Amino acid sequence: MTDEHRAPRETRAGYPRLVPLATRWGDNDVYGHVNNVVYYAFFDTAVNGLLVEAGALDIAEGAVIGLVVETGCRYFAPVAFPDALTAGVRVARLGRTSVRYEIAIFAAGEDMAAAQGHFVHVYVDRRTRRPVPLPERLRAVLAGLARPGREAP
Ligand SMILES: CC(C)(COP(=O)(O)OP(=O)(O)OC[C@H]1O[C@@H](n2cnc3c(N)ncnc32)[C@H](O)[C@@H]1OP(=O)(O)O)[C@@H](O)C(=O)NCCC(=O)NCCSC(=O)c1cc(O)c2ccccc2c1O
Repeated sequence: MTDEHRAPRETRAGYPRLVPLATRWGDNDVYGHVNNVVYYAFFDTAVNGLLVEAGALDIAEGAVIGLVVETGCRYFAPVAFPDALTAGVRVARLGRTSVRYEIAIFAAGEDMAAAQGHFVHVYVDRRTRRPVPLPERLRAVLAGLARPGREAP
C-alpha cells in the first residue's frame, strides 16, 4: 500500500483520554518485544477500563454487552516489558447500536504513536445477543470522547 493510503502516525494531542497501561513479562515474545496480538488486549483494557470507571459499563451484570465486529492495528515502533505505556482513546463514530474506537499506544516519553488501531463494538442484549440501541449513560460518556477539536461523533 502506498503512503497516501495510510493514516498519518498520530501524536498524544489527537486523543481526549490518555490511559496508563502496564506491560507484563509475558507480553514479550521470542523476539523480545510485545507481540502483535497483545495490542488488541491493550485496546480492550484501555477502552473497557475507562467505561467501567465512568459507570457506563457493567461487565458482570449489565443488560447489554459490547461485541467486537471489526478490529485493526498498524505498528510503527516496538515496545517491550518493562515499558510503561499510555493508550490514547477516542471515539470516531457513534452509531445507533455501534461505536468505533480509535486507540494509539505510546511509549514512555514519546509523543509519536508506537502503534495505532481501531475496533468497533456493537452493543447487544446480553441474553439474545442481538443489537440494541446504545444505553443513554454510555452514549453520553462516548460523546465526550471525540478527537480534540472535533464535534461530538
Ligand atoms: C454483533 C452481532 C450480533 C451484530 O449482528 P449483525 O452483524 O447482524 O448487526 P447489524 O448488521 O444489524 O449491524 C449492527 C451495527 O453494527 C454495525 N457494524 C456491523 N459490522 C460492522 C463493521 N464490520 N464495521 C463497522 N460497523 C459494523 C452496523 O453498521 C450497525 O451499526 P449502527 O450503529 O448503525 O446500528 C454479530 O455481528 C456477531 O455476533 N458477531 C460476532 C461478535 C464476536 O464474536 N466478536 C468477538 C468476541 S467479542 C469480544 O472480543 C469482546 C471484547 C470486549 O472488549 C468486551 C468487553 C466487555 C464485554 C464483552 C467483550 C467482548 O465479548
